[in-house]
Amino acid sequence: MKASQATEFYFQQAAEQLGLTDSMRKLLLTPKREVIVQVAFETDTGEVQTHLGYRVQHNNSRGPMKGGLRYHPEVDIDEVRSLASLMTWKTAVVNIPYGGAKGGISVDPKSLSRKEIERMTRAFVDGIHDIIGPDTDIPAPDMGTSFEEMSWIRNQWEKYHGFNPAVITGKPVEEYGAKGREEATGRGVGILTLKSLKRMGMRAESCRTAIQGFGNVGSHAAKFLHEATLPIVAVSDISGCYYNPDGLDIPAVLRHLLDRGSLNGYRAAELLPADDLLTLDVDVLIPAALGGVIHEGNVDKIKAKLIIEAANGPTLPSADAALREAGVTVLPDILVNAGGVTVSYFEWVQNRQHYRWSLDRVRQELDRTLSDAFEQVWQESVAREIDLRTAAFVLAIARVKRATELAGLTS
Ligand SMILES: NC(=O)C1=CN([C@@H]2O[C@H](COP(=O)(O)OP(=O)(O)OC[C@H]3O[C@@H](n4cnc5c(N)ncnc54)[C@H](OP(=O)(O)O)[C@@H]3O)[C@@H](O)[C@H]2O)C=CC1
Ligand SMILES: O=C(O)CCC(=O)C(=O)O
Repeated sequence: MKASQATEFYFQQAAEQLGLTDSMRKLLLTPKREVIVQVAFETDTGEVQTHLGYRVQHNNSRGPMKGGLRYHPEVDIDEVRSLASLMTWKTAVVNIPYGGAKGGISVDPKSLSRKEIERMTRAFVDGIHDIIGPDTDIPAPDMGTSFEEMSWIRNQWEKYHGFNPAVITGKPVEEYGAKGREEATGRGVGILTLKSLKRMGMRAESCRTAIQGFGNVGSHAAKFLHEATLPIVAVSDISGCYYNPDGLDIPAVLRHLLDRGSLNGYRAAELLPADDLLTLDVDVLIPAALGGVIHEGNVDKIKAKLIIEAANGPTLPSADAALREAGVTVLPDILVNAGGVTVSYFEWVQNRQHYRWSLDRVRQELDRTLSDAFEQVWQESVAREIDLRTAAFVLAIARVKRATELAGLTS
């Protein structure tokens, strides 16, 4: 099974629990709208490059659609469709008033200069500006994009529609962004890791942890967990896996990332092939990069007792079943990485009220939102005697179904 088919598989598992009819399943699975646009721009050397840009709007029964934009060579319609649906269940599980969407461009951003990325981003907005907006569909960062792209998107969209920073979240703090959005996904991953360990009766300071991916999510999760005294023994990016069984000096690794833009060249650790990170002898494994990385081919070698899914869709269904049988606890993506969209919601609220929250307030509300959702998912899992992923999907689907019915099924 491809990573892009996993969301539907997990949906069906939970739909079974809820006794959903076939027609309700089809309604909840079918995206509202899918758009594919040409994204053409001039390179620095005067040639024209053309790529495909995608936006899938999955569901809006609980509010405007919401979800990030990914710039990555593997982006295609199947991946975006699956990630858009995941956003619907994610916003529902943390109970924020949004639906789900996702988008992206099938491109390797590392092959482009910043100026080329800016021209490409503006061309993408030219193609999708009339289907996004503060009350309809609000994009945000995901893999390969950050606050800078969000700033260009806002600027280009406002050329068509006038001032309205709530059209996009994850903006620079100086330009209507929220304090704490950049760290939010990783911080949420950290908060939920600590909660899970406590629930499992494991002492944080003796839980050896490995984090795959050291971008926005992985690096902020590492910082938070290091400060919470968890020994982070391995981190990785495309350049390899950096391992120290006694615990990495995370502030030094973060400084290296800031100076060099990647882990490449970090010397105070043993360098292993990137994929080795997943099967190291650790207590906690945090995949925070691509989807589909835990599969039939490596699941038997995984030694962690707790997997915290910081990436979207890191575990394929066959591996998920094997982990369950092996007694490994898996905290699912739709809960674990929901800190990002939660603080995006806080940013949107601030933009709409022309008001600014302090970093303390953002952090407190983030903690409260994630803690409530964690408790609800854990209780649902205990009450129904089901795994945490199915419990999270059950909660989310029930909320979306209820909103759909209240509005009138085909409204
Ligand atoms: N940003 C956000 O707010 C949110 C992100 N997510 C999810 O979290 C995940 C990470 O996103 P984000 O941190 O924003 O992305 P970034 O683009 O900031 O970072 C991605 C990281 O993953 C690394 N990576 C890519 N491929 C591999 C690989 N094969 N092995 C090891 N490392 C790899 C990259 O390495 P390199 O730099 O060397 O390419 C980079 O360190 C994605 O699944 C995303 O959908 C979920 C919710 C919100
Ligand atoms: O912040 C957001 O709106 C969405 C982030 C995102 O794409 C995700 O949670 O996967």
